[in-house]
Amino acid sequence: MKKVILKAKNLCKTYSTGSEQFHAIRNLDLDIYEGDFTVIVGNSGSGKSTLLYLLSGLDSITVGEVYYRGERIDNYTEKELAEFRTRRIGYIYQSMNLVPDLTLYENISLPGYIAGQSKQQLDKTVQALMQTMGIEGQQQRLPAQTSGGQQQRAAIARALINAPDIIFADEPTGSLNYEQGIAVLDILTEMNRKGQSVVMVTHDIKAACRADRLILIRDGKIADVLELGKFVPDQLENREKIIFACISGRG
Ligand SMILES: Nc1ncnc2c1ncn2[C@@H]1O[C@H](COP(=O)(O)OP(=O)(O)OP(=O)(O)O)[C@@H](O)[C@H]1O
Repeated sequence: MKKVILKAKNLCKTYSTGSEQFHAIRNLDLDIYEGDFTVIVGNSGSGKSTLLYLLSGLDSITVGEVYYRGERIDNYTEKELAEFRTRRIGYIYQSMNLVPDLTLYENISLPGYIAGQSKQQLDKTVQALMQTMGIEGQQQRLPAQTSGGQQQRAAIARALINAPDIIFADEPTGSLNYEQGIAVLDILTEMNRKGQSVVMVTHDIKAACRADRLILIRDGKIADVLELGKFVPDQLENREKIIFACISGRG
C-alpha cells in the first residue's frame, strides 16, 4: 500500500485583482503518494502552477487544508513553513530563478547553507550533484555564462541540495531543446527511482509519459486521473496515445 505524502482537502485559491475575483483552484481534493512520479497536465490557465504553489507551501491557500505526511502545513508558522520549504521540498522553477550574480556553485550551495549544512559537507554534496548533472566543469561560471540546459541542471541540483522528500518541478523542460529536455527528464526519473517523490507540471506529452500517475486539471478542478505505473521506455508510444486521449477528452 502506497503512503500518502501530500493531501489537499477542499482546496481553493482565489486571486483578487481590484474588485475582480478569479477562482483559480476550486474545491479540489487530491492525494499525492510517496515514491510516485506525479504529473499534472491541463490547458494554459487551468491552475497547474497555482496548485503546485499551494501543495509546496510557496503560496497561501484561500480555503481548505494541505497535509504533508499527515501534518497540516497551511497552519504552520512562518518559521515552520521556512523549515518545511528548506528541508522537505525542492522546487524547480520554470524560469529557473538562479541568482545572476552568484556562480553555479554558489547558487547550488545557497539552500544548503541556509539549512545549516557544514562547509565540508556542503562542498561534498555540491561536487557530487554537479557531477551527476554533468556540469562539474561549470562551477565558477555565472548563469549567463552557461547554456539554458546547464542552468536548468544547476536549478535541479539546487533543488536537491538538502535531499528533499518531494521535488516539485514546474515545466522543467519548457525552455530546453529536445536533447536537453530528455536529459532533465532522465535525471528526474533517476531521482524518483532512488526514492524521491516527484510532482511535475508539464505541457509536453513526452514529458508527461514519465508519470506513474497523471492528474488532468480543468478550470481549477481535477478532471481525470490516470494510473500508469512505472515508466518503461518501450511503452512510450502507447503512453503518448493514452495521455493524448485523456487530455483531449477522448479517453
Ligand atoms: N497572481 C495572480 N493574480 C491574478 N490571477 C492570477 C494570478 N496568478 C495566476 N492567475 C490566474 O489564475 C489562473 C491559473 O493560473 P496558473 O498559472 O495556475 O495556470 P497554469 O495552468 O499553470 O497556466 P500555464 O500552463 O499557462 O502556465 C489563470 O487564469 C491566471 O491568469
